Amino acid sequence: MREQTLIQAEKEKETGRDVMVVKHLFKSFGSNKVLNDFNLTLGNGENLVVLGKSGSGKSVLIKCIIGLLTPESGIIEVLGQQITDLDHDELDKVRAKIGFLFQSNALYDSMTVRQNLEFPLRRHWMQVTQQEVDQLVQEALEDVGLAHTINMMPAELSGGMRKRIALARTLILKPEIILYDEPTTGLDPITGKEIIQLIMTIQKKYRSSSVIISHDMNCVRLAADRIVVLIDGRCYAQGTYDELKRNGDPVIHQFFE
Ligand SMILES: Nc1ncnc2c1ncn2[C@@H]1O[C@H](COP(=O)(O)OP(=O)(O)OP(=O)(O)O)[C@@H](O)[C@H]1O
Repeated sequence: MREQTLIQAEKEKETGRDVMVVKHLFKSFGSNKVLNDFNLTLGNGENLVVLGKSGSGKSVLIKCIIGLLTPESGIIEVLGQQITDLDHDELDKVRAKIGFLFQSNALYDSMTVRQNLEFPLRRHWMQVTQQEVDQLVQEALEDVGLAHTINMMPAELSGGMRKRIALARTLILKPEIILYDEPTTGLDPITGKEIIQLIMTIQKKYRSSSVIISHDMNCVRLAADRIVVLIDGRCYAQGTYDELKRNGDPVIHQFFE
């Protein structure tokens, strides 16, 4: 099962095709049209930042991508599968290939670091042995430089360390796509920069693709291969950091002030 996933990932890396395509996405709550013909593509190995003001619909977009919200219409294709067509079990399989780093980290406070990391493995990889679990936990913790915290509780860790543990838990299933929800929110600028650098290093190691939602321009500058600007529910503009920074449109410019 895991081998099949890895083979499929390798093939997609070779062909260089988009790993995610969002087309004509509409999602509203009553009269509030949050996503209004939104389009996006994520290339293989690409770091795509979705930039938008607070309340612009970034979290709604992510929730539609992982199937937590159902759009009114539109296409969301992830790793070649149209996710709105999938039943519960099929969706669960696709979700196992998508890592999600929550803004709040979503660590279980009553579990040790080790138990937090074991949790997704036991849920998604039923056949995994204890020896494999131990190895994977060790590797994920080493990836984020926190192997020594394995028996600690989340409450004993700093904000930056909790973010790293949450990242390790996201990585442990070797996701092909990682969605980051405001990864630097709540961190001081130095720790935020360290987290972004860590994300970039890990991204290279696992050759995953990522969507990062953020309005922290330091994070955007460091992480983005390409930026999509979400305004009024649509992709208002896209380009590299430098291209958008040079853009004369005052609506775009306000993000760079
Ligand atoms: N479950 C819901 N029911 C009703 N309205 C919702 C729901 N979820 C989101 N919204 C509305 O959708 C809009 C976009 O919200 P969203 O959380 O996606 O914004 P955001 O861009 O992620 O903001 P922030 O940067 O502050 O996290 C808001 O107007 C919000 O009130």
